[in-house]
Amino acid sequence: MAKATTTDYNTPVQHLESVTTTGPTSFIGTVERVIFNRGLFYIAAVTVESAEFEWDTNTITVTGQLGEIKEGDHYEFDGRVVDNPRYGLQFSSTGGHAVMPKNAKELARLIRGRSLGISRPASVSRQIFQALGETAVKRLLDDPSLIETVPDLEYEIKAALRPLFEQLGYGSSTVQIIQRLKSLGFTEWMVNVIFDRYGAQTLTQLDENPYQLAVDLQARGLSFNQIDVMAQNTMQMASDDDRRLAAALLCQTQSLAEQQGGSYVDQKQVLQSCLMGLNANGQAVSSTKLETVYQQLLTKHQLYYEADTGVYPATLYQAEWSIAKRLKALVTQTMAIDEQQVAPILDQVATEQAIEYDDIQRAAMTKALTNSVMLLTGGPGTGKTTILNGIVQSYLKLHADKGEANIKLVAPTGRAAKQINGVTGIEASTIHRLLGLTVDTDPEMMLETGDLTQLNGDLIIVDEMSMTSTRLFATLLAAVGKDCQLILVGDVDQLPSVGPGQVFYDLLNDDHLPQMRLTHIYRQASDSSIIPLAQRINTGEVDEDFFAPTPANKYARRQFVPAQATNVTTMVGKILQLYQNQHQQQLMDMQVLTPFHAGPSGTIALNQSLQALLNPPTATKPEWAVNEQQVLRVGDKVMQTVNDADRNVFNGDVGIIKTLEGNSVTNGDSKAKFSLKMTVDFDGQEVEYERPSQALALQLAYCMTIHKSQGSQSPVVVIPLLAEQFRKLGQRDTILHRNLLYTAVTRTSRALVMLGSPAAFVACAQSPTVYRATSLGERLLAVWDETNENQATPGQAKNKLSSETLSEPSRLTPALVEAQAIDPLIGMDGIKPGGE
Ligand SMILES: Nc1ncnc2c1ncn2[C@@H]1O[C@H](COP(=O)(O)OP(=O)(O)OP(=O)(O)O)[C@@H](O)[C@H]1O
Repeated sequence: MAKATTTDYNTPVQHLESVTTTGPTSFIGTVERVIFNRGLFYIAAVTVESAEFEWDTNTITVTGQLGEIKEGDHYEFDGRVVDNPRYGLQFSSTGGHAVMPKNAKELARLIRGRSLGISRPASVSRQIFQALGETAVKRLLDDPSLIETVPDLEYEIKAALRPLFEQLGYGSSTVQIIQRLKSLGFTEWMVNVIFDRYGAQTLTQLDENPYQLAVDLQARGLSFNQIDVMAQNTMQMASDDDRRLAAALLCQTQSLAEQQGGSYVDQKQVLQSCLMGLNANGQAVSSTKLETVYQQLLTKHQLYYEADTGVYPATLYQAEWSIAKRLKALVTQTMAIDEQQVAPILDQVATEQAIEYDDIQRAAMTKALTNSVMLLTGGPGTGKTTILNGIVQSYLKLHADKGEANIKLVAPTGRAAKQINGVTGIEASTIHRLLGLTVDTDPEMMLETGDLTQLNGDLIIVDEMSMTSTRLFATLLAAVGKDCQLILVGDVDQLPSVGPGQVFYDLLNDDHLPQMRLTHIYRQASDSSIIPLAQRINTGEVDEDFFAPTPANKYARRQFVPAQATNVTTMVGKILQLYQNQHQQQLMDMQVLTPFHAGPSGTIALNQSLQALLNPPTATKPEWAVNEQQVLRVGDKVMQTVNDADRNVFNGDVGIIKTLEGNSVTNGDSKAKFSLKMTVDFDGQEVEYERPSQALALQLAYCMTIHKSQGSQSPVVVIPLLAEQFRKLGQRDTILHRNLLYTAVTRTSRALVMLGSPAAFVACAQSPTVYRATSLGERLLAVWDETNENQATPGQAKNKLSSETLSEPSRLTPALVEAQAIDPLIGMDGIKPGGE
């Protein structure tokens, strides 16, 4: 073997021509250095000792899901030599296992390599083999406590060796787990998820009840059907096995609750849909058998049923109860600060902030500072953020001894957290981050294991509270100590959380919880017509005239342009181009919002057409074909779709691709390989993407769904809504309700263009918000009733924003817009690009 030393593992090595890629093969070597590790995946430099293929250097870079490997240990790796376009020839491993010492000499080498502080490894190894025989190592791996039986070994040596054998045994079992899961058809990613959940117990769990994997890991993307196919075909489980039926019921209840957004679902629907699914391939599970298993689940409290509501997944049932109980515990604590102390502080803060708070705003701030729990809601521009800041500044003065560290500002999204940080100057984070939940951490697991970061004596302010789901709020409250103060801020008329629940709405309906609704609108400049529009949408008091085509100057900040499915994409494009060319609006300041991903005005179609129009390909502009549907190129507006706290970029953050380098290579196995480096500018913060897998978190963002836009604003918002979306989908079961439109129109901070069919806008605004099937209101009532204090029923009617008559609209035709004869650029007078 020729010597060619290289320690820079990032620089490709020049190999002899005869060294090429191989088919399945293996080699034995010692791990010299772990270059990268995440979960079970490793990249390691390994010294080659004996190989079944020709290799010409001392070391080889091994990549793959290897279980746990240790520098200095001896392994046999299976896999193949591949030509990585960036790093050259490497060993892509399908698995590896530690080569265990077969004699005293090899054991001594292992002990020496581990730096255990054992001064005589050779004689210790000999003693072990003498005492335990030829199979000493195997026996010790099976039962590390056998080390205690080796005579004449000092206590310290035994204490150092026992964990070594425990860890070696664990390492080899990890390899077995990976191999077994792969043989059952799980992808590498699923192997990681499963191992992450069960660790060393994976195979035991799999053999005891494979269906439990679907129950536990449904939220992380493992479906009942995936497990069912494997269990029925590979593990030959009977189709009417109780474990199969139980998992089907648990998974189906959970997924119906997720789809419908409530905390309970209809019992009949659960049972019928389960039966259909269980018998989909000709199986013959009887309804009687299914009902028996269902009863067992109720008895074991894995599901709950209430006659006047329905079936609850246990997590949601328990989460609602736990929210009610913990809030009661918080509310009943006595506060050290009273109104007399607060009044002069508010005056001081008002002077410092140069603002005259109105009576309701002052009352809201006083309530927040003198109560342990306080809920603050209000429509756009009513001063929620201003009051939130006023509360923070007043709290700092009232509690000068505690300081900023005592205030925890949080929001359900990273983007919303950044915004409150900007206003208050105090660090803000996502709720997940505050609690120490990582992206992949299951909040329920954290509740079970008690791993949550505990909060004591803190002031916790949650902004954008309407986006917080039942489970996340229950998790937050589980971490909040009884001596904490909690302030929840949001606009209750916006869309509820993506996950099940409508926590903020339910809490505001409980009169026991101190709360305030801000109604006076401050942002309503004399020329603004967006807030009155939002108010009218909120009450449903709109008709077609209200959305009829309007001339440029009718309303200062909003405009309606008719469009149909056939021309909607062209029209949206032209409107953005007008804003871009005539008012120098940047891509970042214009946002198209739509209800759906699919269809002629869905995000997919619009993003493709807007990219072609606003950032077309050129010979010199680098681009990356992510897949057949999506190309990313320099200059594109993109959105991050996963949270990455380490790099301070969060799901929903929007930016512009600044640089993109890399090359596309087609390898022998005909799969395109790609090396990639990309920089995205997120509002002045540049984030690097160094691998295709990282960049897969990016999506085009010229257009996004209204749901995704929650918690952010843009100077120019364009909303297409077509009549076809109603005819096809039917009004009742869709998401096209007034809170969707209300959320969309309130995303603009300057100008709004609605386009499509007036009838569609009217239908949406007139479709009352469908409240979710939750029981949090009843749970709160029950916990208050328990002490017979102030019995109360949850209020049914929400406070309504006062409405305002809107003036008659008149005409703006597509032809005029297309001919650029009329400027639809409302709200741009005297405005420089980039903001207010
Ligand atoms: N008492 C007040 N006097 C004068 N201006 C005020 C007052 N309260 C709020 N404002 C102003 O009104 C505008 C809107 O306030 P703010 O941004 O706090 O409202 P918001 O409810 O958070 O709105 P949104 O939900 O749309 O973000 C801001 O420019 C703010 O400075």
